Amino acid sequence: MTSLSVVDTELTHALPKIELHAHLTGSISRHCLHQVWQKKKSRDPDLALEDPLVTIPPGKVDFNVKTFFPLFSSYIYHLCDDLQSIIYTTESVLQSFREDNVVYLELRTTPRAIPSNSITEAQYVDVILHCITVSNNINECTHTSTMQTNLILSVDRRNTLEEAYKVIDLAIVRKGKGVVGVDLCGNPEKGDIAIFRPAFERAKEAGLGITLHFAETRASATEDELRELLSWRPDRLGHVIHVNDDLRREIVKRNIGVELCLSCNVHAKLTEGSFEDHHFGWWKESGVGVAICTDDVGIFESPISNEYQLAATHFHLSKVDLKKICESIVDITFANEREKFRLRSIYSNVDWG
Ligand SMILES: CNc1ncnc2c1ncn2[C@@H]1O[C@H](COP(=O)(O)O)[C@@H](O)[C@H]1O
Repeated sequence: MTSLSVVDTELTHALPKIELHAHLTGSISRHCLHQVWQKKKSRDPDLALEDPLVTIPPGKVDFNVKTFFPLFSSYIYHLCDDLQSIIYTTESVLQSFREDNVVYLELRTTPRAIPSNSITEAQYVDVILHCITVSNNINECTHTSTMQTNLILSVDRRNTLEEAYKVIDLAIVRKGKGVVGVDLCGNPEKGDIAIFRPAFERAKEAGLGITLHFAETRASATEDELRELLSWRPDRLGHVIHVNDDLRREIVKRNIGVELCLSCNVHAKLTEGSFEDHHFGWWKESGVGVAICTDDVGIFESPISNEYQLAATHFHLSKVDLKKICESIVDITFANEREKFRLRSIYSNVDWG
């Protein structure tokens, strides 16, 4: 039995945790990116890419909407552009979550073709699924850790409808084989999301879980956009920042789970004020499932145990509050009933004091 006394960093580390909103590429640590860079540089001294420790200096977390998204499209995607680096970084991400006592992870990624290395979107997804399968099986063999991972495929707001259909179809074919849902992500200041409605309808009909980035910035929080997104019947919403009272009530009425990312929101100034002003305080009382998530631990450098610590400190969470939160997260996972049963058993074995 995991015994928990006071809510401190030891507790938030030891606590079995569920992570539902983690972008794969954004979860790669700078150290791991540096290792990939070193390997490439030793093979090709003319490599034009700068050392990740220079491009993304350790300790720098004050990225904003303008500086954050190009990190991926202009830099990290060029570094992680072959199967070797994709496998290496995915394994490293899985290991970091496992070491932080995550027991269930829904990792998400945007399928990416890499023509320079003859990699298709399907191959990209399958190599990540392979890493996940190996990771899930290691746990079963050794019984030393219990983390199980499923995959969510992301549509980027900059995609065309045709590209979105491609993502949804990749997910449908792999449903029951490690893919449990689809997501809409990307730069909230780009794209007309209404074009994706038929693609997400197809995902819904196929029984995939649907999670959507929702109201991250004022630009992506117009009444039209938010009503449109809600019409897709999402199961969960990410960030949920610039949401008026009417829409909050609507989300609660429909019992849609929310994925909240404190450090990302505060450091990127998506929310106003500091941690104690975060809308986590409102949602934790709302009655819907509230998942505490990292978003991009590689960029914001705050592991999920630290996110729990921040929530506990700034919202004065007791162990009873933590228990309620953890149990509510099980219900909003896209896991099957067997996995939900396993997660509930894990929490029933925690000594909440
Ligand atoms: C600030 N929070 C966020 N809001 C919206 N989209 C985000 C995000 N953080 C990450 N991504 C999306 O995830 C991609 C990187 O991981 P993958 O290559 O998919 O694994 C980014 O390119 C962006 O589209």
